[in-house]
Amino acid sequence: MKKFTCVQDIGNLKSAIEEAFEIKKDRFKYVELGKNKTLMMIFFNSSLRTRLSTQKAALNLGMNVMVLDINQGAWKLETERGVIMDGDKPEHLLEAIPVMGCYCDVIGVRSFARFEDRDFDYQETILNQFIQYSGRPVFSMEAATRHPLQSFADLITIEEYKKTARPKVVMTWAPHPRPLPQAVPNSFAEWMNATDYEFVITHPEGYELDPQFVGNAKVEYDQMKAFEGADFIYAKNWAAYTGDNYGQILSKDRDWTVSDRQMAVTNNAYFMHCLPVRRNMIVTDDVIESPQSIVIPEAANREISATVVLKRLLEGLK
Ligand SMILES: CCC[C@H](NC(C)=O)C(=O)O
Ligand SMILES: NC(=O)OP(=O)(O)O
Repeated sequence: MKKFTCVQDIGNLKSAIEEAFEIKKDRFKYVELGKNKTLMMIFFNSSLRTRLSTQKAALNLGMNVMVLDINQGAWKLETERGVIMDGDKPEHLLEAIPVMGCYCDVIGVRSFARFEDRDFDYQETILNQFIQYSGRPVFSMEAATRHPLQSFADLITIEEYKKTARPKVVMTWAPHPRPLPQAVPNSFAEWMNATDYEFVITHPEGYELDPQFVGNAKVEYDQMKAFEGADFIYAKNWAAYTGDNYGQILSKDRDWTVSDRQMAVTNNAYFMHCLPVRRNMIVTDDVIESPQSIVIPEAANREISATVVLKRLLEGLK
């Protein structure tokens, strides 16, 4: 594997899940693979789970790790080509990227959507410059339109907990005080559509995601109807995607906050969320603390998804 930015990069999902379960049984099995290889993790945005789980995955494989928070300590970077650099940014990404590539063997990048220009975001302008100019294999630690490490961990978790071969999985929008990216819901939809699960997306009108990610999923504007008989509930907030509303908050309706009321019509569904989560906005305390909440095992599986991905990128170096 030469890059990991989307579901297609992991190849056959059944094989990927089998490899994840194998590594989960012995996560140090390939500790020699990364000897004298260096991972560089570059963050344009905050992180807890991705930062810690990906570093742990690199250690599982015997790698050295360097972490750079671009906005804390490095030079502010100009990302637009052709700009006269007489402002507050002393360095251009087009120099910084190949320089960073000199010091490592594999690069992970976190760079969220900026919500200033939908085309800039949806063309993955930042991530693709790392792929084009670093000279190293690059993987996404959440970019503008996807979060594949999260979605792979979500799939591993559903496979661990599902009680039927083809569970009903429902992704529900929920309110949030800030406009959040579409990367997590886009990516979850992309991975769910690659399985044979029954997959439903529910959100208020105006929150339609990019059709390239919605695919063949059923879209249901009535949340209670969507929840009926569900085996897994995946809650997430996202800002509007469509038209002039791009990046906007259209609703903070807390009737969409996931509570016992909605969970009561499911098939005793498991509750999932990628975290960090705003309690009593996205989900009530009772639901996220219930025995059906699997948000912690879901977060634990981030170490497994990252170990599989780094293993395949290291194997691709040979
Ligand atoms: C994994 C989630 C990262 C980010 N969350 C926030 C709070 O910015 C998001 O919603 O995409
Ligand atoms: N789920 C996830 O990626 O969490 P962080 O933003 O804390 O890394």
